[in-house]
Amino acid sequence: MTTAIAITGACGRMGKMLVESVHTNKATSLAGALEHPGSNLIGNDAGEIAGVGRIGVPVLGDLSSIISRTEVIIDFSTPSATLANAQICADNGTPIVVGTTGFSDEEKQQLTELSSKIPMCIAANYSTGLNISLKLLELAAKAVDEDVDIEIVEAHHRHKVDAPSGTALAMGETIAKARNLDFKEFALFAREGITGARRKDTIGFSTVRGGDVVGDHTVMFMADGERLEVTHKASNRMAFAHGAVRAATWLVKKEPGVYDMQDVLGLS
Ligand SMILES: NC(=O)C1=CN([C@@H]2O[C@H](COP(=O)(O)OP(=O)(O)OC[C@H]3O[C@@H](n4cnc5c(N)ncnc54)[C@H](OP(=O)(O)O)[C@@H]3O)[C@@H](O)[C@H]2O)C=CC1
Ligand SMILES: O=C(O)C1=N[C@H](C(=O)O)C[C@H](O)C1
Repeated sequence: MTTAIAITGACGRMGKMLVESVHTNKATSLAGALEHPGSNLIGNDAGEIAGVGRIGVPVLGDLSSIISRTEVIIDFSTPSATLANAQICADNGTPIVVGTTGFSDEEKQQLTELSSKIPMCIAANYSTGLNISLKLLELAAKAVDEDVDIEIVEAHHRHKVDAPSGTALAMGETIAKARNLDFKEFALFAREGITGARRKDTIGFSTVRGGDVVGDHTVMFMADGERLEVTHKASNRMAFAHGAVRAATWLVKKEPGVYDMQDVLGLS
């Protein structure tokens, strides 16, 4: 038996990778491919759009029309689309894997409220390497000197619409938690002009956007006399897609609640 997965945002950069990953994985089958109802790609074959040839799955504009034959949804789209799709999943008891980033605090709250009805996996980054790096960051954040300076630098392609990346924020939150700091108080997202000397315990963020960079993240722990850097570089979106599909097959057996990729990988 294969796990029947539907992909929302199926014609996007990640959606195409997810269609390919689900289609080529022997343990999964593509139950549906969704775009927003106004998309001019509705009716096209999802496999042809993903570049894997005709697979007989048309791109549709209404998730409700295929949800009854779907065991789990994978959604990498936009915050408002993900929230609407998660509501449909909650109404139908269908688990959802969320890859979308850029949610406001209020949107995050609305999303997690729906998890009382369905299993939901939410992660800013589904790659295995990045999730291992979160464990390394936790270790480093606890072990380095109290007065170390911590900076996070991320780079992404020119089309990315949210900043800092969800992954950079997750890295900062992991570090703040390990050092018993309030992330909202100590995160510093911009510097310009006469900023004054660096404030102790700040976690600084720098954002680079350009070209076709898939996703680079570096965390620097800077002390007097030495610097530790933890870097992850994604060179192909398939690293995220395979991780999300793995999360989907894991999630279908779970109770309602919020999970993340650390849970899927047994790292939590
Ligand atoms: N967690 C992770 O591992 C990763 C997360 N991401 C995140 O995933 C998200 C998508 O990234 P990416 O693929 O690059 O972005 P794209 O813009 O390429 O893809 C988003 C897709 O969603 C579609 N869409 C918009 N509204 C709806 C809707 N209501 N229903 C269905 N589809 C809709 C868009 O259509 P249209 O273009 O016509 O509006 C588009 O095809 C981002 O938030 C990104 O940060 C990305 C990579 C990895
Ligand atoms: O938009 C992207 O491309 C990516 N988004 C995610 C994020 O915001 O962290 C993950 C990955 O870095 C690629």
